[in-house]
Amino acid sequence: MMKLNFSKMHGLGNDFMVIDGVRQTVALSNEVIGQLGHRQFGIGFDQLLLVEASQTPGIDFRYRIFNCDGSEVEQCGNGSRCFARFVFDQGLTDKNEIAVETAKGVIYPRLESNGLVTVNMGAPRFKPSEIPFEAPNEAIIDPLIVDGQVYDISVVSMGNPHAVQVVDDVDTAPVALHGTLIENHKRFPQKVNAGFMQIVGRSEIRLRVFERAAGETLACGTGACAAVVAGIRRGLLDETVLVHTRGGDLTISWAGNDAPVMMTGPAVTVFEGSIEL
Ligand SMILES: N[C@@H](CCC[C@H](N)C(=O)O)C(=O)O
Repeated sequence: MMKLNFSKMHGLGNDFMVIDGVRQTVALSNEVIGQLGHRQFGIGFDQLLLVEASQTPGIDFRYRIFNCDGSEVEQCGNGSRCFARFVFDQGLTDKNEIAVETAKGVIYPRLESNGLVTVNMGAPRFKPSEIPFEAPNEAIIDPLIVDGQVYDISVVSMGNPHAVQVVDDVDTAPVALHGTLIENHKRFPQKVNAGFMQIVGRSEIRLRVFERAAGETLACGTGACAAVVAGIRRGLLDETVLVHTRGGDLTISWAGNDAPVMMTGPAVTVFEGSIEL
């Protein structure tokens, strides 16, 4: 038997089991993570976040992310704010700003004096091979056939893949039906997170995201970054945008091209616990 200490955290209702893999030996199979993620038979979470030591000079930690079905993924925006709050509150670092290695590059979270966390999420990527997405060329808008109809999507990688579309009203958008069809669309060989964005004004959107392997969550940080980047590239949004999700608000900024996407929002600890496995 192994006793594992963890924290339950959330960023705008996107919830996480966060585990210190620096001071504890953690050996969890994808199957066990899937069992822990179950809402009725397990602890229940959208993603499990694992904090590990980094072997790279100048980098403070390694950040690994697993969806609730146990699959490991490349990036999680709301999780990155919780990660920074966790390592500071648990005494794993005394730094307000840290460098964190992920499967797809380094991100830089910073604890703000007002309690929010700002993360430099790195530059977005658009090449079809970087999503990955089956398309002959990079484009700002790609037509995608879903349920027999053509929808205009923008594909963006924030480390993980996103397909964003503009809708008139997020409240009536077919998020569950089209979300699962887009997630599993054959043009996305590693599946995709499907974003539904309503433009409120040039600096304000409403957003719902049907997440790969997790279904619709109350908020998706990388989804918010991808939506704002897509909106800016389509000429619909200015550089800094307030993003309303069902779980609350994020502020996202992007200066274009190779500039990093900056995300600011809350990170909350709900409780600490331990489990025998
Ligand atoms: N909730 C996340 C994204 C988590 C990973 C995603 N489901 C994927 O499979 O890529 C966020 O806040 O970014």
